[in-house]
Amino acid sequence: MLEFLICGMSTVVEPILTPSSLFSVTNAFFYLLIPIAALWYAYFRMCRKRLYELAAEIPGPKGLPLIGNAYEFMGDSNKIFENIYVKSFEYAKDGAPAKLWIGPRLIVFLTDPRDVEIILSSSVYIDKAPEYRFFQPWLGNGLLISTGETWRAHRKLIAPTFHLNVLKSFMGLFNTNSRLAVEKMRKEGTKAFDVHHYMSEATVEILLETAMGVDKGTQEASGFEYAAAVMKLCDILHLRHTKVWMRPDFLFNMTKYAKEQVKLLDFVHGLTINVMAKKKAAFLENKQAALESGNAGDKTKTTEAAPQKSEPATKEKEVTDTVKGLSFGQSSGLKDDLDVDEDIGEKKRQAFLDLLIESADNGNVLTDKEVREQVDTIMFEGHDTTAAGSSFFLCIMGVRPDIQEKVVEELEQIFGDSDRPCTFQDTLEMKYLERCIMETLRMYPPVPIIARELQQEVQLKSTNLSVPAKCTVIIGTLKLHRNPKIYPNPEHFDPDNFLPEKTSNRHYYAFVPFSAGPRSCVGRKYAMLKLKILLSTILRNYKVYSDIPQKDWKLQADIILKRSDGFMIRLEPRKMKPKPATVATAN
Ligand code: HEM
Repeated sequence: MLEFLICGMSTVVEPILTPSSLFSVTNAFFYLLIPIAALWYAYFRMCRKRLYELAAEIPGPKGLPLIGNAYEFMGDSNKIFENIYVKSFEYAKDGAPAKLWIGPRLIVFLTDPRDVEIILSSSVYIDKAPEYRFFQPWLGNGLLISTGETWRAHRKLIAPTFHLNVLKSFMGLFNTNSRLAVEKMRKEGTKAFDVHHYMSEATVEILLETAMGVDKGTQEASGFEYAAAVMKLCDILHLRHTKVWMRPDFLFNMTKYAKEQVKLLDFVHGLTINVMAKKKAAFLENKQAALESGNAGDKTKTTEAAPQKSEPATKEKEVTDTVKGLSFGQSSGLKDDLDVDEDIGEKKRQAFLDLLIESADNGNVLTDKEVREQVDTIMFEGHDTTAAGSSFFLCIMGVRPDIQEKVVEELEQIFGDSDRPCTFQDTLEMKYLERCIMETLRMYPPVPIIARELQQEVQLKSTNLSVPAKCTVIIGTLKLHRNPKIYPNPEHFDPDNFLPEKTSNRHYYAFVPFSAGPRSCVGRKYAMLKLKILLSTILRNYKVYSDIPQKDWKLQADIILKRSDGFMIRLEPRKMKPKPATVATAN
């Protein structure tokens, strides 16, 4: 720029461009730049005066100028986890709020259920934190990151596709795919292996066949390849969350990670585009056939969620029971859009992608791009979370044979030595297994943090502190779930934490693995049902062992909580005992 200036003006101003005058032009430039920068900084601080005042009251480690506490995020993902988790105990004792600075960004951690309730139950604080923008190239404006009217409209459309009546129609597919996972694991014999690989593959394939309604065999990429690409994408996003210099797009785009991200996105989007194309072709074919037969109304509907053959006819009463059963001990009176059990009518009782394709058919409700973004969102949220949850569960069973034995006793009471598929009614009887799943989600919540951006100041309930507008609020589920005031002996795995008498006396927002309130997880009932079928099928077939004690597990700070040392287990084929003559409960 300076050279251009010099060359361009050379004939006119030649006499003044001696080396010493050049020096003075440069000097003048910097003399101007420094005051401008200082003025801008003063203005920036002034605008954020209130933020700094309120932040000063919140406990937290002292940061360095410019980078704040970004240095805490150095090292590998396990080191980062240890840094943040251990530090959080120094500052956020027994649920007190704590703060961190990442560069100029203020991050406030909330772990008291009363404060968590203020944020999660609100229909005002629904904006996702700016950190979610790194998901944009992948998930676009999908349900996870969208906000405002777009989010509201899409949530209203999508939530009914995870209604219990739809989920019941997936029973056969849940069973078949769970048995397939059991068969695939057989090749490991009795040696130790990382079970997360199998859980990711199974959860991707189950999603493809249920929510997406396509045959997994028709996909070019395997479920495992898709899951592996998603994991690498998450690693890159996580780098951008934790390394302050990777945050600006122009710097990130100069790194090798940007190129890697483009390749991974091509692959991941390739699968979703392929799924959509197949589904759309089937929809159009049906529509054409319906038009030809002059009966468009009935035939344009794609796979309606009708109960499958393996499932005995369900009575109305069961539906009500299951709403309770799969709502993970939710206190009565607290309902969200997934608990609404009104007569939703035939039309709405469609699986996820069927409904979206139909909605996009005339372009009024959704565009094709929006459908793809929702498919990408469900494919990600629906598989990685349950893969982590089921892997943690199996590792726990491996280190706690006493608990595993009780789960198996319950399964023997339900199934005996029969290898019949699991019915919907069976899942209602798996009370102890359900408690073990919930205790796993307490100790190892697959989504360890939920982040929102506040548009207005919030007065907390647990203290007299306020959280300023324009900061990132983080609900630390992992820390909240291990608060000794709420869970005595929180590092001990105890399914009895979820006995009805315990849950009814606990603050509802003290257990939020699926978040809660208007932005709660839309797939939580799907997840609980799938986990019960997958995990019971595995335990009916194998004894699980794990050689690494729970206290030595290395957790990794990531978008989805995982073990950085892998989910190593060993299996031994199991013979179930015949069903006892009198049915007792395992509680
Ligand atoms: C154990 C399994 C699961 C856990 C622990 C879990 C947890 C969560 C959490 C904590 C959130 C809130 C995230 C946030 O606000 O940042 C969420 C949102 C979401 N989850 Fe799940 N999830 C699970 C399974 C599923 C499944 C199976 C699906 C779909 C099939 C799904 C779809 C979604 C979607 C679409 C959202 C965004 C909802 C919205 O913002 O309106 N999740 N999940």
